[in-house]
Amino acid sequence: MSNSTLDRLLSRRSVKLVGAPGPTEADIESALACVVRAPDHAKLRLWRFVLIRQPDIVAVGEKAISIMAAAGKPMTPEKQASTRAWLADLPLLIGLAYQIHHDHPKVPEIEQTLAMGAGVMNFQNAMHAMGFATYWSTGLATFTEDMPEYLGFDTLEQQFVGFLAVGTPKNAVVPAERPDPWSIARRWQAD
Ligand SMILES: Cc1cc2nc3c(=O)[nH]c(=O)nc-3n(C[C@H](O)[C@H](O)[C@H](O)COP(=O)(O)O)c2cc1C
Repeated sequence: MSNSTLDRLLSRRSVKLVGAPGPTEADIESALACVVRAPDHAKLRLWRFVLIRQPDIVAVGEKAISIMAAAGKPMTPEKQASTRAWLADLPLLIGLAYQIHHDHPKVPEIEQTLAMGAGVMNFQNAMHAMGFATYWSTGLATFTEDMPEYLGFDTLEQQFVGFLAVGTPKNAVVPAERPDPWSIARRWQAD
């Protein structure tokens, strides 16, 4: 059976090395519209995306390098060089966070984390459907207080979960190797 939506979902793979052209504001709005269609228990609307363009993307990279050095976990010179090379041509970087609903009576934080992941996945698939590639990274000093604060997140009320790089693949994209679909499922029946 031919189904173009399914074909798009099946051909998505993450691509780290991307460059121009990046998505337009209209493209981004379409992808954000897909984020707000992710499963959302109790209508928390917890997704918080921060859009970063050049030259601010380069500034984020320099900040990540300095944060890691100050934390006593400096990036090696090679890692610094590869980070700078990765970010230099990137047309769009997105800071990803969700609003934490502390002690919510119906939605424990694990569900909030899952809703965030579902929203980001919808964004990734939407970008793929528009011909762009994405790459979710929790590098760039994600799990520090300094990076989310630098991006304007409130670290007590918002959980930062990394960055999404978005653009056009620099190299030919070959299909990713994937497991047999049935290797991740089993049937269950009551006795
Ligand atoms: C929350 C999250 C964080 C990730 N962080 C990193 C990362 O810091 N570095 C990395 O190499 N891959 C990271 N990945 C994996 C890549 O985004 C990507 O999924 C992986 O390269 C496999 O590609 P695929 O999405 O086509 O299966 C992360 C994935 C997720 C879901």
